Amino acid sequence: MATPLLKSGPEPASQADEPTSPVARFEVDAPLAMDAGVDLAPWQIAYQTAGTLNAERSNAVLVCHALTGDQHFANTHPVTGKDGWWERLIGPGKPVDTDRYFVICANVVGSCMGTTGPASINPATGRAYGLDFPLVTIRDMVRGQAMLLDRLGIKDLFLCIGGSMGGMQVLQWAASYPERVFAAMPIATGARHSAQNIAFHEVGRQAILADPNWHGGRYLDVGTRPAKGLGVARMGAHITYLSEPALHRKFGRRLQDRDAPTFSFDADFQIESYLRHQGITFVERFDANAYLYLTRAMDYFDLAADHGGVLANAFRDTRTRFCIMSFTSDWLFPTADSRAIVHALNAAAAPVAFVEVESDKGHDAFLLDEPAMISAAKGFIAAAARERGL
Ligand SMILES: CC(=O)SCCNC(=O)CCNC(=O)[C@H](O)C(C)(C)COP(=O)(O)OP(=O)(O)OC[C@H]1O[C@@H](n2cnc3c(N)ncnc32)[C@H](O)[C@@H]1OP(=O)(O)O
Ligand SMILES: N[C@@H](CCO)C(=O)O
Repeated sequence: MATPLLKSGPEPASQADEPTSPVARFEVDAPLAMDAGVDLAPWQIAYQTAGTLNAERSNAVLVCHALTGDQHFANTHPVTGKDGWWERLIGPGKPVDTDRYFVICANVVGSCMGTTGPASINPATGRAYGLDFPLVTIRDMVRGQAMLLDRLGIKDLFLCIGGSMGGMQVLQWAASYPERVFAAMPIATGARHSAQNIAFHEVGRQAILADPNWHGGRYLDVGTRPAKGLGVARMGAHITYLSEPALHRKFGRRLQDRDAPTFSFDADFQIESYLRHQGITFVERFDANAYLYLTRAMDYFDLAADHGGVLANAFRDTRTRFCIMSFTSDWLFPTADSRAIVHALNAAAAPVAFVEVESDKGHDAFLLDEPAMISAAKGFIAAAARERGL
């Protein structure tokens, strides 16, 4: 028997006739104690749910989104009009089956889709926080999600799942709240951000900081936006989400709408036109300061460093069963990063499966149609559900 769920914010009339409920948000009563030493208050968290919580409250799934993702995992995005970003994996009859599980996804703290972040109003000044917002960590994001689950009356999760920065949150969940995670599936991620990844983030941030419209982070006060800087940051980052074979397959050296080069700096090549498009469309949906903060949160993530330099120590108390997944062409979070997590889990005597998916799609393969990812996720989740008696 399903029980209705207590929610604040705009509520669906009935979850039964809504495959995915509208976004809800709640103003959290308690401050968010952040690693930067700041108690963030007031603050709010925006989230989306799908499915129904069972009477035992044992079928909750937390989906953790990636760097520029949000809570719109299974519904049309309000800004882009695109399908939910994980509809391939989540929905009725899908591996994360919304006919069986109650699925929650919350916009992370520091982002810009309804949860408090640098574009939110600072009550102390009446203006957007800008750079007065405290630095955010992956652990802060997870702490905020735990407060949301407390509010929803969910003591423990059946499954915690996410890719990239979402995978970092999954690992942090297992480390911070071992008793609250039954099964975990971190995908295309690492237990720490590599020097190369920090380097790419730094280039993107410098593009934003160098944009005269950034105004020291106060662009909202003066009614401008550092669109050029943010667009360039996304163009550079987007290359890291793909792979050389995928770029060759999709674009090769083909020219864009012309038969010969123009001998100018116009977008002669399809790949240039494509990247410009990715930069422009990103700016329409994302806040530049939020991009600075969230890339920094990923840079600071180092689970071993938080546990005496030994990654296995992060999982010593775990009762969670894990499925770690990587993609062969992911050069941002290569398989070696996943293997290091598997080895740490082995050392911590944790049950762990390891799946390396053959794919030429690069890091963002986890967002795309990868049948081997879908079937492995389906199998792992079904086995965990059996163990859980779901
Ligand atoms: C996990 C989360 O939380 S979600 C994360 C946030 N979301 C994202 O990062 C999604 C954005 N990323 C993408 O779209 C990535 O490109 C991918 C890799 C995931 C998508 O891959 P694909 O589905 O293969 O799409 P593809 O990379 O070909 O891009 C398609 C877009 O490029 C455009 N495009 C393709 N070729 C060209 C070209 N030559 N010139 C200009 N534009 C082009 C298409 O028109 C399409 O535009 P639209 O997205 O505005 O409709
Ligand atoms: N492309 C995804 C994953 C990046 O890690 C995003 O922008 O969030």
